[in-house]
Amino acid sequence: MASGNACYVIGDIQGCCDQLEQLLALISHTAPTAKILFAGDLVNRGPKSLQTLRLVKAMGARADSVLGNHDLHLLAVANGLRPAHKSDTLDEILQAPDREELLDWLRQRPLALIEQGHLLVHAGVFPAWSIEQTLALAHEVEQVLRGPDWLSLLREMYGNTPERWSDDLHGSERWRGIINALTRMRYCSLDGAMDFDSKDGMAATPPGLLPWFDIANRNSAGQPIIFGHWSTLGLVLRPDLISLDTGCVWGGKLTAVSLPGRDVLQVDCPQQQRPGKSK
Ligand SMILES: Nc1ncnc2c1ncn2[C@@H]1O[C@H](COP(=O)(O)OP(=O)(O)OP(=O)(O)OP(=O)(O)OC[C@H]2O[C@@H](n3cnc4c(N)ncnc43)[C@H](O)[C@@H]2O)[C@@H](O)[C@H]1O
Repeated sequence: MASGNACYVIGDIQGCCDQLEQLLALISHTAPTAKILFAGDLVNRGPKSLQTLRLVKAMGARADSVLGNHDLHLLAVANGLRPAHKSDTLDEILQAPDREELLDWLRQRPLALIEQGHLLVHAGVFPAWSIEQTLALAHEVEQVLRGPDWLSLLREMYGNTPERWSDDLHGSERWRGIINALTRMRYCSLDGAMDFDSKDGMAATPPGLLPWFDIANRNSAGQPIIFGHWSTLGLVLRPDLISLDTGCVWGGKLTAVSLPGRDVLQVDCPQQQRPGKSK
């Protein structure tokens, strides 16, 4: 039986609802009342995004998810602000009778949260940011997403600039910098500029770049951060870092890690997308 504050954090599902159900069944065996947190990218590229959204939303107060880049992309596509990509598998959601409830629920999700001393974000934390600043900046964007300017934010969030953080950024540049760090970043230049071209794992780190979490003097260093997004990085368990995207949609695994114990539960996933064919 789970203790009162048992929690499992689950990596990127991307519409692989059957594997999510299998993983939740495994969790129920050992911790039937555990809180469930998701590292974002609930939807897209996999076969059952609609069922995934319905399932996670129906978990109510027992569960929460941070927003991932694919979740934000769904909100933009659903509002006619962006065309769908060839590889998107969002149509079922867009045509669902309950789409507005589901999208509204998704739009209210946080971009960062703290659980048992761990910061949870979808992708990363700008090297210049402390944990406190990360939460405050995530909250700035969450407030916009929940307020009257949310469509402007979604319209203007696409693009790779600014590469570097400055506290002086304002307006859509500021929103984009925050969103890109929290939901898309993998590598940074040694002086802390985000790179969006490199998606391979650490064995193929390009010259002049480092994973964001290995940048020297990172202001959040030493405080545990959990993230997904980086499927080619795979499962990383370090005292200060838990990386949870184990490539479910690419034929890898769906992973859950418990807090505070860090027990790992995994489910094998059939391949839904072929690497390199993602646009
Ligand atoms: N502000 C913003 N600006 C721009 N876009 C925004 C945005 N906000 C939201 N978006 C949206 O974000 C979405 C994704 O953009 P993309 O640019 O298409 O996504 P990605 O980096 O491939 O990210 P993904 O999240 O799928 O990462 P993963 O590690 O699984 O996969 C990464 C790569 O690893 C490869 N890969 C996976 N498994 C592999 C394996 N086993 N072997 C080799 N390669 C593998 C795959 O081919 C894949 O390309 C788009 O819909 C875009 O519109």
